[in-house]
Amino acid sequence: MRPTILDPLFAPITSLSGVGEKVAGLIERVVPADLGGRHARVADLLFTLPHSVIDRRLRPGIALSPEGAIVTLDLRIDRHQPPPRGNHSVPYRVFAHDDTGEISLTFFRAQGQWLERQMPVGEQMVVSGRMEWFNGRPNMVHPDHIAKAEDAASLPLIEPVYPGTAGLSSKVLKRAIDQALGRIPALPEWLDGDALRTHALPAFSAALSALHHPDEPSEAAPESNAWKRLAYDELFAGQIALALVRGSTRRDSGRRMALTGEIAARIRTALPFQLTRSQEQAVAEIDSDLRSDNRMLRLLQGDVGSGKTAVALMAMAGAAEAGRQSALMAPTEILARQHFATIGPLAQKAGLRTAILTGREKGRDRAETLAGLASGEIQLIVGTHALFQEQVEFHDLGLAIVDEQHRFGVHQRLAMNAKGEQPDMLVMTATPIPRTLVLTAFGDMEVSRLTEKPAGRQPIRTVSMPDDRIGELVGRIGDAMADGQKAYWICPLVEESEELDLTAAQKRFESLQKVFGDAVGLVHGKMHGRDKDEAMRRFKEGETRLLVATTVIEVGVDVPDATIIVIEHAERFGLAQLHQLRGRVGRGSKPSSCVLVFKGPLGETAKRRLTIMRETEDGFLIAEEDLKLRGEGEVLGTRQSGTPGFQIARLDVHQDVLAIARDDARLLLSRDPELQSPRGQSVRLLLHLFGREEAVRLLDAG
Ligand SMILES: Nc1ncnc2c1ncn2[C@@H]1O[C@H](COP(=O)(O)OP(=O)(O)OP(=O)(O)O)[C@@H](O)[C@H]1O
Repeated sequence: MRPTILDPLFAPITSLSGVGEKVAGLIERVVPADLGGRHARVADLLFTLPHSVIDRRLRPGIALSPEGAIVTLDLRIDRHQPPPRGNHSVPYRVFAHDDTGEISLTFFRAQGQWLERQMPVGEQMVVSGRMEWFNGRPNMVHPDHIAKAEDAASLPLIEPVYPGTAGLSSKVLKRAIDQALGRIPALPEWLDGDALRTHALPAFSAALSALHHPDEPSEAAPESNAWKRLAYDELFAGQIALALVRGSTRRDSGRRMALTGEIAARIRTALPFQLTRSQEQAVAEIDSDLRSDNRMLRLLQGDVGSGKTAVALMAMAGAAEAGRQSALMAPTEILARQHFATIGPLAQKAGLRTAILTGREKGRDRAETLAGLASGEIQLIVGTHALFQEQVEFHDLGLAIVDEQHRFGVHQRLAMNAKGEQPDMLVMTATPIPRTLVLTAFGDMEVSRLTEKPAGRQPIRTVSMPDDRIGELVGRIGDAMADGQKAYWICPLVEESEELDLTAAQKRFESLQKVFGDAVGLVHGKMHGRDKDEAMRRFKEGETRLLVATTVIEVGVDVPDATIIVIEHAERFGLAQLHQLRGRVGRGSKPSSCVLVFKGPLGETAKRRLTIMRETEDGFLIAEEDLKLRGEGEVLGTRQSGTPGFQIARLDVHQDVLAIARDDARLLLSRDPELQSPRGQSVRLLLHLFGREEAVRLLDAG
């Protein structure tokens, strides 16, 4: 149960004045939290931090204001000059002066009456905006702020700038944030007094006020003590949660499995390839976990195409030898089906009974599967989160494998836990997460890494080209198809709307169909499961040779003989995503290529991303570069992307904070494992605030 003191912060943002459903929808696009379908709450809004500030403190007077500078001026209004009636190309001008000279405030398509009320002639005003010298005359087009002299205090001299989205005015967002700040209740301190003093950290609510209303530009930066304080809170909550989850998973020791090696040997024979050295190593590490009394809690980390699935299958063989069931959970239905298509036949050859369970299995099939799981007849099941449903009961689940791809979260792991008696747990991730991130996202889980690609893989040739050369590109793809090759064509990602994504993909599909006819297929997220499967199957089996897709194919799709991937509007994708997408090719022994089609002009960050993609295929390197580039702050208009899984902490800046938070969490739990002390109780509040309710539930469950 959440303590009632937190209610004001957990109310939906629609409880704030000026925030109706429509505004709420817009705000939800910019809050950093993963809302997972729920409405944003007041706390989410508080954690939406400015990505930069505008410094309006420069007050040189009109005559000394430099071209292009943001200045604040104290003006007396002299006269209004409306445009000739009906002529909208001429602006509305308001003339004003100070001791140093005269300035024109210029408004296009302005409401004259409104301006007259805003700036009555003779009134003393404060105005702030960008100075322009136009034909040698001082001018300010659409000042950002206009206030009467007596209201000058309302004009923010250090103005925070928030991530924006079309349709959401910064005024509306700021008003909502200010109300949210007013709702912070008096909360007890949860951080250790020593830590606060040593690092000069402000209190939680003071930190939020400072970040949203900085007195100095540096106060709103990630390096500031205020930001550090919140990063500390978030990381500390994360570390406590991880430790508790781990404790509960480890509480009873695991159950030892007696492996015979028999089924594993049969799988090896059935596999069409030899395992690589690092696959062998991972299999050995997992085997030794399965054999031991301790419960396995292992992360299998491998770059795109490194062959994690085969390792998972070997682990499942081990569980079967010990007479236990195993389950592999995939994040999407496409992936579950694909895993089943590769793993199923191999497992069956080795004599295992297998099944699949997703939202789509219904009626008799589903009933049979459920019965087979409950009786223990089915030894190996592949599925989606449908595996968590209440009706799903295992006879004896010994091994749960979660293919997490790049979604972080302990929720799935906890849910799988509940399905068995201390099942061993393997989490697979395709994202080459840097070491620091492994620590934060996964705590002290054991890690196995696939460090090499299967033998015979050839490097992927990556090129970039501007979109005015698409015609030429289509010709080249045609040649390649005639030559028997298969290609993906990934369509632009449009941030704001899935609908737009779709139209773009559909349009491209139609235009390519005109050239290549039935050889072109289409797959996108809005398609029905069956149609998606069918599109994937036709491409896999070569009935289509060119597959137009939205990013639904980003994770895990495996069509080893596809050799070309075209990514349209590559400038809109992040590095990690580009790397994942590119990983769809180069999965067989044939040479592959990746064509990054961009629409210029490119910003600095986008340019750098494309260069990195051309220069390296090393996922670890790309992940590190990604963190660095993200650290440099994204452009206005996109969601401010911090470290994945975190709202506030940024590991490029807050590494040291992480280390301290980690030690602090350990120390606290060693003294107060149930969080019962006064400080422990405060820490419970913190866990709620940062979305770690599952940890509190564990405590309550004892
Ligand atoms: N040792 C090996 N030798 C040759 N091919 C292999 C080997 N291991 C796996 N493969 C093949 O490599 C391809 C990629 O394997 P898999 O799908 O397991 O990759 P992955 O690690 O899950 O990558 P992603 O995260 O991109 O899905 C598959 O077609 C698989 O059959």
